[in-house]
Amino acid sequence: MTHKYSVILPTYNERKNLPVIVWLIANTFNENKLDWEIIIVDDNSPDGTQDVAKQLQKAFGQNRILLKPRAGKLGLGTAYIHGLNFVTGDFVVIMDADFSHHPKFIPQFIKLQETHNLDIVTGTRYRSSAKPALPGATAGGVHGWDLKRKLVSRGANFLADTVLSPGVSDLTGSFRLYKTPVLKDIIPRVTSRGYVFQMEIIVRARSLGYSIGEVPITFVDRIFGESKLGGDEIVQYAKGVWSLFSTV
Ligand SMILES: Nc1nc2c(ncn2[C@@H]2O[C@H](COP(=O)(O)OP(=O)(O)O[C@H]3O[C@H](CO)[C@@H](O)[C@H](O)[C@@H]3O)[C@@H](O)[C@H]2O)c(=O)[nH]1
Ligand SMILES: [Mg+2]
Repeated sequence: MTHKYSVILPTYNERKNLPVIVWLIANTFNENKLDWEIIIVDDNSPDGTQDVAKQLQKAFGQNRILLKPRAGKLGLGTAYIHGLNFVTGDFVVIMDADFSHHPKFIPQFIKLQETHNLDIVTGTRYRSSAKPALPGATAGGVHGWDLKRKLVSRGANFLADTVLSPGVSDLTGSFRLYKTPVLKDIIPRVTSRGYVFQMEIIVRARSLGYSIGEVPITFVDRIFGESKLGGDEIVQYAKGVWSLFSTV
């Protein structure tokens, strides 16, 4: 029996990125002879992302590209929750639409998952080899971030790892593969909504006893458009770590 993979792709002003990322994802699954669908959760982007998504539906078919828009910009965390309602696959892949997450890593996620029957496989920028071991996987890293953003990311991971020690090297990244029932079990328990969301998922997954593997990825900063990370998100993150510390 072959599995089906559902990619949740949240978009906000990704008109320029969407066609190529969708094409790359489609190719990756087709070349590996895997069944797939992409669920685009667009928050009424003013740049016309949804028009592009509709074109892609015509090109690839409505069973492959699902457009599940929302009325306005409601944030990344709830975009995943919304997308998850429409998933028909056995596995969910979550990734960004701006090429920070390259689809070429998806087959490695799948291979690691299959080899060890893992519940979650997360991409990591902060390990040089897969965990558990996966022959052929290469070093991860970040490209295109300035020193400040690198320090924020390292600091965020260090803080959460020190306070909560979930044993995962990259807690704030969102490029991951989940067993669908596992994600459906965890998501309702997650209370944060901003950048903390990714970290809280892993911390909760650990406390529920789910198995987590890591595959090194290279994270490349976006070329088109802007990141939505601001000072307020950093404060929210620290608060999130603290509240998890007292509840998990
Ligand atoms: N639907 C929807 N999509 C959104 C929203 N905000 C951002 N997105 C989409 O979510 C993806 C990531 O947004 P970015 O703004 O590019 O995030 P980033 O700063 O590059 O952050 C990335 O790296 C962080 C770790 O360092 C991650 O924590 C974060 O989840 C993301 O992967 C992109 O596809 C973007 O269009 C929103 O409110 N609604
Ligand atoms: Mg980005």
